[in-house]
Amino acid sequence: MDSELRHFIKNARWFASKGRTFQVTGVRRAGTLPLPDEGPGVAIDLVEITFAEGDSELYQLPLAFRTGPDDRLEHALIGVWDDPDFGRSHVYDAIHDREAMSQLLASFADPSLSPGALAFHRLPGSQLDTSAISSPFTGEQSNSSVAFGEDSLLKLFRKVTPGVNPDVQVHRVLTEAGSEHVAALLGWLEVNDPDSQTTGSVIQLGMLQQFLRTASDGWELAQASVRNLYAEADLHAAEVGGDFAGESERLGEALAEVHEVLAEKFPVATRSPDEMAELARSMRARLDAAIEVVPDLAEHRAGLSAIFDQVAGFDAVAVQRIHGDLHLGQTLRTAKGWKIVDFEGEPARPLAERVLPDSRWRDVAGMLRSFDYAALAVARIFAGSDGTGETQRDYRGQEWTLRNRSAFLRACAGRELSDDEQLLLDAYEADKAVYECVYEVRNRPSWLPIPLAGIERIVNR
Ligand SMILES: Nc1ncnc2c1ncn2[C@@H]1O[C@H](COP(=O)(O)OP(=O)(O)O)[C@@H](O)[C@H]1O
Ligand SMILES: O=P(O)(O)O[C@H]1O[C@H](CO)[C@@H](O[C@H]2O[C@H](CO)[C@@H](O)[C@H](O)[C@H]2O)[C@H](O)[C@H]1O
Repeated sequence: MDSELRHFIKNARWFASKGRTFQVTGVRRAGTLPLPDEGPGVAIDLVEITFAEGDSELYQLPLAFRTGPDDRLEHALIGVWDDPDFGRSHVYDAIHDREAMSQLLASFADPSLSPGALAFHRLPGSQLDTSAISSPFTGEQSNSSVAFGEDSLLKLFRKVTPGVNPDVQVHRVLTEAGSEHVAALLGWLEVNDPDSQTTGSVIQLGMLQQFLRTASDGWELAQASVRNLYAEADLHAAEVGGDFAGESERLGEALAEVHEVLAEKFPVATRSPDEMAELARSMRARLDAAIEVVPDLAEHRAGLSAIFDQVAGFDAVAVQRIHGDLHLGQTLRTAKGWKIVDFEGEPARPLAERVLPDSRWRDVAGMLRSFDYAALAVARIFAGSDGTGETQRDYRGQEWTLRNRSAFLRACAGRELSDDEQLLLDAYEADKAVYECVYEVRNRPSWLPIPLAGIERIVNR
């Protein structure tokens, strides 16, 4: 069983530590769902893996146990083994098994159906259609999301950590505050860590939220706008039909509103000069670690360090709960306006760090980087296809980026930035671009030139 689990985890899109050697060192059962009259047995297992270097990670595996093979689920088979609860079984990744997912939805609809270790919670006021058919999302995801019909979406966290999950926590607070800019939280699933001696050591496993079925992904919309611009030979970004600046402005307003609510509902603080010096140190440390992974960054070490050093002496910088990993792919445009998703913070950071108060400028910087990415990602496609007119496209791409960055920044700041604010924003942007270099090398090496070009621009500003 361990070798099947190891193979499955190693090849999963959501496996956070790709390329590292590990063994399965523990499997603990978080809980089972009540056995139905028909359909598979369902359990949630927590699999501990330990790396050659000695550190470990914990992954959630929702499993469906069937007495024989099911052809429709061939792509989701993890292995065949003897299970203590279900006997000899064909074991499948449950997110692909409609009957298994339907059992999970039924438990959300009526938490009293599952009196075992798995605790299903619902926020008041929502109805669930338990006959809704599940469809798993595909694509680049850190977790696994499954839509139920047209109404709800279940996100099961894959790499889990004891304690409150920031995505559940922030969605709950924003939903209860009536924010228009998130998909409403409907419920969540948690378990008392079966391995913990401490009662109350909870692990949050998933969240059920409103499914924004007709929404368009902000990253796709921005790229479509850039494609339109490139298709019009002689027009400026402001003149083409697909101009995005109005959307960027509305996105800035949405972020400002979300930040306001987060500042009301979570603790706020002010960073002292010593804490700012610590921030500058941590940015330099992240750069040094990144140079080990991305040697191309070394030539910008001095330029980037100079930017980080500037924030060391700042006084009284306001910090609060923020999104932590904001980019266009975390935004959805609905008929009623922009929604922001995925409040888990940067997946590579330890959980304890991700929930600490930070400056709003970190989120703003993330989005500014994303405008740069959109223009350069589309330019890559053109450059690969014909190689002509690259200079002109580069110029116009930068024009698009500047126009949308300014529209977004104006709207979310609501005023001109002071010189110090601009320096702080530059430092956060540089820090994000350093993070992106490592992210790209690990996940999409051919995209590395995008954050590297961003860094070149930031240090030469
Ligand atoms: N409530 C929702 N309704 C519709 N689509 C959503 C919703 N929340 C997220 N998505 C889509 O699912 C994708 C993955 O969601 P995200 O929360 O970023 O998951 P992950 O943590 O796995 O990266 C997003 O890019 C977005 O397009
Ligand atoms: O969405 P995640 O929480 O998994 O975020 C990670 O993956 C993102 C890519 O999917 C990555 O974002 C980078 O690429 C985006 C385009 O694909 C771009 O819009 C972002 O600006 C850029 O940072 C993100 O950094 C990473 O944490």
